[in-house]
Amino acid sequence: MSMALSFRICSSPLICKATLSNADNNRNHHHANDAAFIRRAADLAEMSAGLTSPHPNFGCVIATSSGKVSGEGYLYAQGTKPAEALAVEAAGEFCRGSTAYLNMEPGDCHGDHTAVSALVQAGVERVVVGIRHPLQHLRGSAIRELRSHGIEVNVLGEDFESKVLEDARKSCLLVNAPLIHRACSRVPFSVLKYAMTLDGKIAASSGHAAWISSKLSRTRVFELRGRSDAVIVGGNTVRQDDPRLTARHGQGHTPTRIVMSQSLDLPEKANLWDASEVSTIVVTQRGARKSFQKFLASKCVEVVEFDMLNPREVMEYFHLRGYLSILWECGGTLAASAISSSVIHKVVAFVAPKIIGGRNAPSPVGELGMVEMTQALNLIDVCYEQVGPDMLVSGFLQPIPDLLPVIPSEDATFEIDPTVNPFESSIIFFYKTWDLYGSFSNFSPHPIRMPYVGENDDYMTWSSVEHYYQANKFVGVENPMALDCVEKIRTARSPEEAALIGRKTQRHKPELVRKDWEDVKIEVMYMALKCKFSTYPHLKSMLLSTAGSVLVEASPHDLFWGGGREGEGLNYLGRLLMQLRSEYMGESSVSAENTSLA
Ligand SMILES: NC(=O)C1=CN([C@@H]2O[C@H](COP(=O)(O)OP(=O)(O)OC[C@H]3O[C@@H](n4cnc5c(N)ncnc54)[C@H](OP(=O)(O)O)[C@@H]3O)[C@@H](O)[C@H]2O)C=CC1
Ligand SMILES: Nc1c(N[C@@H]2O[C@H](COP(=O)(O)O)[C@@H](O)[C@H]2O)[nH]c(=O)[nH]c1=O
Repeated sequence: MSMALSFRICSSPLICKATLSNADNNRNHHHANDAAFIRRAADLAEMSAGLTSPHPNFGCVIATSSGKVSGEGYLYAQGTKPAEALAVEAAGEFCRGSTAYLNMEPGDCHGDHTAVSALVQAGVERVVVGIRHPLQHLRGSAIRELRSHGIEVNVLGEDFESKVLEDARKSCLLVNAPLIHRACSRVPFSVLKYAMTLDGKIAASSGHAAWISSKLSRTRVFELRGRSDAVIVGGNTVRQDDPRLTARHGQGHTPTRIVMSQSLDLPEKANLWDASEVSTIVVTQRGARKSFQKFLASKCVEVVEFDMLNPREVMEYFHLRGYLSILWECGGTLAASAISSSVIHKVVAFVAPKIIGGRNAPSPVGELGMVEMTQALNLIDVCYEQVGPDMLVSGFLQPIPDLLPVIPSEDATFEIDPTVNPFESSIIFFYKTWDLYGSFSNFSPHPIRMPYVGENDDYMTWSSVEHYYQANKFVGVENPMALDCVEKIRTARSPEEAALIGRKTQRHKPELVRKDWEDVKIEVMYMALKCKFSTYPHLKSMLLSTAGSVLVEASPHDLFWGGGREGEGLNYLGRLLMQLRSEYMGESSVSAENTSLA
């Protein structure tokens, strides 16, 4: 069940301002202040949209008791300092007795408590939270911890309500809509974007479409791409437009490009096959044009086959791969199919003051099978904005789920069913870094200092276990290209990038892979894991806390390191972690024995 994000109107009857008591006036004043600061926290969080994925967007404002802002901060990118720590640093001594405003409850998925500790140690007196963390395993823990330190914590919509606060809470839901969707559904948050003429065409009847919207509007599209994990088009748009689908506004990240094509009847020469800067994934029907699949692979374009190629299956697949937000830039054929499959959540339409006409000129949404206007889909929370000469109309086809009633807090879950303990399980699955036990993933942002295997003196920092593991595939090979590859992996901006370089090079240039790789890879991984868990004591404690449980890396694709979709994988990563855990447990029992003997 989800609830439309319509504003809740205060149930009290109209009260003449003159009759408000002092207490009412005071409360209204506080609410207005709280609302303004929470909105500011949401605005700050918004500043890094697209950069923090897969982590949420966090903003924090510290205000003194007289209502002055003394410090602000936002999570700049995944793995950087939390917003709360930055705001506390900026506010300095003004933190004591202040109120901290957070658009969202901090999520402590790596067990290091940095955000909460920063607020506690700085002497913050009160914390106002826009929304609780949407992920069940993180929901409520930071709030509980803050309260346990005697800090007053108010959550909008739970502790107090008013129109102005509801408005502020809504801005917090909007800024992290993709993560909220992740918490509630099995598909990523999807935005359908198109540019159309005033007479409702997305191209001339010839198919020519460059350009309908103005340059300013197209720059806005680059920004939209920069906030998305992937941009998707249909085969026809590739054939017709030869798009690049890159974010070219000079900042932010560049999304993966996805092409949906049943026939794979696609041109050999296309901008999307240049995967040197951004990767492209083609999703297709199982068995389609094998020769073309080979050709794409030679261009480093990944091909994923589906038994049933339809938008829902494709979105469920990308959800599993960790994608949070998708921008659909397809034509009307695929757009209609996506809307019919209920995978589109928001529509962003640029309307240009131009008329092109043409009976056969395509329109933004193809056949939906509706026959009466009463069947039309109504957008909610519609916004209108002029962008240069164009009008930008956006709105939601499906409301952002309101987590208040949908996902009970952990406390509430216990109240409903005291026998339910979400943390009790004999199998612990981990996969994505933001999930519970996500720190067990090789992609977790925990740098390690390790030498190349076989060379003991040359220690260097690797941004993650994945960086180290992938680089080791090419270590010791006497070929300058192998050395170059190691360096590229070592300096890759993210574990995902490191994995991409490592896997692609292994596939396309097998001569660069060290001869003993298959024999040593488990040892390489074990050494890296040992280094990671020994470097970070809270990770070691987290690993020890899983004693008695089977650890499984829930990767649906990796059948060697992961457990596979239905347990068919060998789960070597889970096994190595369990081995490490028993090694640590052995150590602690030996040291306990020694202490008792002493
Ligand atoms: N102004 C704008 O904002 C935009 C304009 N355009 C214009 O639109 C025109 C292309 O529109 P259109 O033909 O609708 O192109 P689409 O981008 O919708 O591509 C349709 C193709 O998508 C593939 N597809 C795969 N699975 C499905 C599915 N389940 N349902 C539907 N399609 C699927 C098929 O490719 P295959 O045939 O390979 O199997 C199908 O032919 C061009 O003229 C282009 O310039 C396009 C995008 C945006
Ligand atoms: N024609 C049209 C759009 N078309 C979309 O943009 C894609 C081209 O992107 P790129 O190659 O990166 O510039 C194209 O394939 C289609 O998806 N978009 C707009 O904002 N306005 C326009 O007028």
